[in-house]
Amino acid sequence: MKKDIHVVGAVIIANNQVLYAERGPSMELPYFCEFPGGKIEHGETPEAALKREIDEELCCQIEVGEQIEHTVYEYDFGVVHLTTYFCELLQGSPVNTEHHAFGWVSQTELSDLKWAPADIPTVEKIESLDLIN
Ligand SMILES: Nc1nc2c([nH]c(=O)n2[C@H]2C[C@H](O)[C@@H](COP(=O)(O)OP(=O)(O)OP(=O)(O)O)O2)c(=O)[nH]1
Repeated sequence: MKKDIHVVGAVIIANNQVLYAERGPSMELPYFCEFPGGKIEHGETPEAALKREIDEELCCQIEVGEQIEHTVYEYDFGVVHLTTYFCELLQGSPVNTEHHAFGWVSQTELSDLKWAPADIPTVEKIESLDLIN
């Protein structure tokens, strides 16, 4: 049986743009885009995991808001259970410490990126909301 991997992703919106991160060549899902975040550690709440991951990966602090989506996607390496949340930057601006690249896109440009399959429902939901001008 494939292993279950519980992951949280942050949809950080600032100045009407959404932050995306591109995975590196030596990672699983090379060059796919994702929402910054990572695996929930034992005993951690999803919100605490997301704050920790964003602090580690992007060196900034966030407030975690409403849940956007919960997706279960079976990859060849395991079954990812991805929960995404709207997040706001509280302190600092994102610094890329782990990804191949990251950047900001408008709501309408989101679907131009090559998203990890587990992220598609979140992307579609963000696109359908009247979030950003
Ligand atoms: N962070 C993140 N991971 C995602 C997303 N979509 C998606 O399929 N994944 C997958 C990729 C990875 O297989 C897994 C998350 O693992 P990771 O390597 O980013 O997590 P981590 O930072 O805790 O990793 P590590 O400590 O084990 O190195 O979930 C997403 O939007 N964000």
